[in-house]
Parts: sequence; structure tokens; C-alpha cells
Amino acid sequence: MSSRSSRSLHGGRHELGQNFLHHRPTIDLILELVRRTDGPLLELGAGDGALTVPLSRLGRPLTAVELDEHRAARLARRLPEVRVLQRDALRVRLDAETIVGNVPFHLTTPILRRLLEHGGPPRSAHATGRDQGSQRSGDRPRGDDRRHGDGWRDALLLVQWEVARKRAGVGGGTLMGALAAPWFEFALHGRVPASGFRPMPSVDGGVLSIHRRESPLLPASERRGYEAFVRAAFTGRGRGLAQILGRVSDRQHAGTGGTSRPPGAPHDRTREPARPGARPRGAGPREPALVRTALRAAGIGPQALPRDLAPAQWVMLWQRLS
Ligand SMILES: C[S@@+](CC[C@H](N)C(=O)[O-])C[C@H]1O[C@@H](n2cnc3c(N)ncnc32)[C@H](O)[C@@H]1O
Repeated sequence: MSSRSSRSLHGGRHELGQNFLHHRPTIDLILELVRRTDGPLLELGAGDGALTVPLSRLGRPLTAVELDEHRAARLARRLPEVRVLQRDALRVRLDAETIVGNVPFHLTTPILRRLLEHGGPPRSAHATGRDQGSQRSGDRPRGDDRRHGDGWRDALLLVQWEVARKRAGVGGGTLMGALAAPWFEFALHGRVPASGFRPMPSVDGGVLSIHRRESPLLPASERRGYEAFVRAAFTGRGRGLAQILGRVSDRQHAGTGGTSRPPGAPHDRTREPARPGARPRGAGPREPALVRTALRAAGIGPQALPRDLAPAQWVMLWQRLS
């Protein structure tokens, strides 16, 4: 049996989300967006190279990650100038300046989560062969490389259309978007018909870009507290933000339920600087007048819901109420 028809050890076409892109306008669009970025490239889910081939012509260092061992081997033979890693995209270091991928649709959310959690300070150095095994050197997949830290700046992803819209905040903000907003910008660039993939998936795709802000709207040291505040607002009860935030206590704001750590921030929360004039942690619900003033200052109506807020409004609310 030829390698073209062999089933991967990691699963068949369906399990691996192998819907290969052949929609020329989308390939051109992704390439155009990549041209607007700098530095080394990391492609997740390279498959048969629909994007890898044109990316390899940009003259930038390119690492292509593909879990299917047959496809990875074939791509490495076809494109000797590309560093092909037969690896799990959920475990490789995200250490190139620009991440690109027509990603398997079932992995969209974990890939996005990882990108947002690991979007640390940019690094100019490209991953070295010492750090990660390459297909050419014959290395096999190894353990999680995240310990090294990640430093991507731009991500251009082809994901399900609805996910792309949601992440870009079309039709209302989401918890994930609000959590990421002070550090990342999302944009939607176009819709890809399902017929643009082979085999055809059940839904259309969408091109989503994520840019790590050069000037974050909040310092990294506030990320934990900010995230706890946003989570509390999204999950709190009430008919509008005035009511919801009035019921959110300082204990919730302080991040007792938060899980993620800001890029480069200390693990130990006791080392975070206290805001001047901050109320003691664990204090009870907020004064309604204080909440209303903060909402008014941020241009938010008392009946507005968390999904209605823009990034700058979340930041302003957090700064006023924290
Ligand atoms: C939607 S296809 C895209 C292929 C190619 N980039 C294209 O546009 O035609 C996704 C690719 O990701 C690969 N893949 C699936 N799970 C993976 C994982 N965990 N890590 C890396 N690649 C994976 C699949 O084998 C498949 O080749």
C-alpha cells in the first residue's frame, strides 16, 4: 500500500480533521495576511502542504507541524528547505513570530486556548533543532515543550466560520474574547465555502487573525485579577451589568477562582502590587452607586450585558472597580 493511502497511527482522515484546502482565493488571502507580518513562521497542521508550499516561498524560516506521520514524511521529502516536525500541534512550542494554520476543526478551541495562554513576550530566535526533533533528523514526538516559553506575535488561522465570527466579536463578545482583549486583537478576514475543502466539511470556514498587542491595555501583573473579574461578570446573576457587578464581591475580583497566569507574571499572587486605595480582599458586594459611576464612565448602560462590552470598556470597568 502506498503511503498516500496509509492510515496514520494517530487516526484516520476524519479523526485527524483532514479537510484539505484547495480554495485559491483563501490561500492567496492567508498568504497576503502572512506577508504583513514578520519573522519566522510556524504552521500547525500542514497536511499535504496547501499552505506550506506557498509559505516556503516567502524566504522566511518555516517550521511545519503535522501529526500524520505519512504526510509529515512526504512533506519533508518534498520541501527539504522546510523544517517539518511530526508532532502534536497542542504540544509544540509556539515560538515563531507568526503562527499559521488551517487547523483541524475539532482542535480549534484547544489551539486557541493555548495560543492565548502562551502568548508571552516576543522572541526573535527561531526554534532550534536542539529544542525540537525534526522529521529530517528522524526524531519522534516527545513530551510537552511548553516549559521553554512561547513568543508568537501574530496568528492567522482558518477555523469554522461560526468560531471565527465569535472570536472576532461579531454579534456580541464572548468570555474568551473579553479575557484576552487587553492583550490580543482579533479580526475576521473572510468566509471560506465548505466546498473549498476536500473532503468537504459540514460547515464553512473563516479566516481569523489574532495580533498580540504591542501596548497591552493592562500590565501582565493584573491579568489574574482582571480574568477573575471578567469571569465573575460573565457568570454572575442579574438583569444587567449594574445588578451583576453589584453582586460580585471583592473575593471574586481578587481571583480566587482564576486559573491562568499572565505571561511572565509571578506565580505568587501575594507579590502583585496592590492598587492605591484598593478595598481589602474579601469585602462584600459593591456599592450600587460605585458600580453605576463606573458603568457611566465607561459609556455602558446599566442594563448592558457582558456580551455588549468592547475591550476598552472591560479595562475601564476593571480599573474603576478593582
Ligand atoms: C484541515 S487539515 C489542513 C491541512 C493543510 N494545511 C491544508 O490546508 O490543506 C488539518 C491537518 O492537521 C493535521 N492534524 C490533525 N491533528 C493534529 C495535531 N494534533 N497536531 C498536528 N497536526 C494535526 C491533520 O492530519 C491534517 O493534515
